[in-house]
Amino acid sequence: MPTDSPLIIALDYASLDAALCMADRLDPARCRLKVGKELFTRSGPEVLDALHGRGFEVFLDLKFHDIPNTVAGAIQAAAEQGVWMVNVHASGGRRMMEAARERLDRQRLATRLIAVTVLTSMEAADLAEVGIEASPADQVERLAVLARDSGMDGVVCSAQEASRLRELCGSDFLKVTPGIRPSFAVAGDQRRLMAPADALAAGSSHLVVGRPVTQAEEPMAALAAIESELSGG
Ligand SMILES: O=C(O)c1cc(=O)[nH]c(=O)n1[C@@H]1O[C@H](COP(=O)(O)O)[C@@H](O)[C@H]1O
Repeated sequence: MPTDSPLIIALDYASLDAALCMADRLDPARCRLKVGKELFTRSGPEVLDALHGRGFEVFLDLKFHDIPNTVAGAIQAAAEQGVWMVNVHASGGRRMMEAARERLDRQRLATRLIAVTVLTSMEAADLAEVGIEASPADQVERLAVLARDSGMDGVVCSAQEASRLRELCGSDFLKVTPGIRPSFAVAGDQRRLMAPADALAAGSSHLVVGRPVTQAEEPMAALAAIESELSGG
């Protein structure tokens, strides 16, 4: 049974063993899991089989960004592993996103395909340094509309932009929001942050949480505390 929890726990670990150790303490009825660049680069697709075998739906977060043909092939390869969600960078542009969409449709692969807008670790000064004078909020809007028009199922953005994107792109357009910091957690390298309950109220469809759970002394207690914040406890 797929979970209806909005929580996606980021398994940012340097080994398959460490990741599976954490997965074994989590419950597929209470969260999905995200496999990112570090873990996938070390473990390869084996981690996906192991997590699927434990009943988890997996977001494979490799943030593809390349020429259209290359990204379409990578997205097909990811989807054929049976993952629930994959992502690309919206800044790869319309033709890249359309190629990825077209490939999934042609192969009848139901994996959700979303696009990263502006990383939650970035603020205005970081954008200015790479030549983008727009504010993070304006740049997210621009890329989200482009992503929607290019056939994406949703975007990765910060929860700070979720309510505006709900107006622009509707409630069905997924808003997957990292940079979630429950009351007990520190910001770390994240810059555009929000608390879990505020993020859901703002229109986030899914909340990506990593270190506040995985680095907690008691990860299960941290997960339960987030669930309690979500239910207004
Ligand atoms: O695509 C992502 O998942 C992502 C996009 C983004 O803009 N910001 C962001 O933090 N992430 C990921 O979300 C997770 C956040 O982890 P914590 O900061 O530890 O909660 C990490 O795995 C990041 O790679």
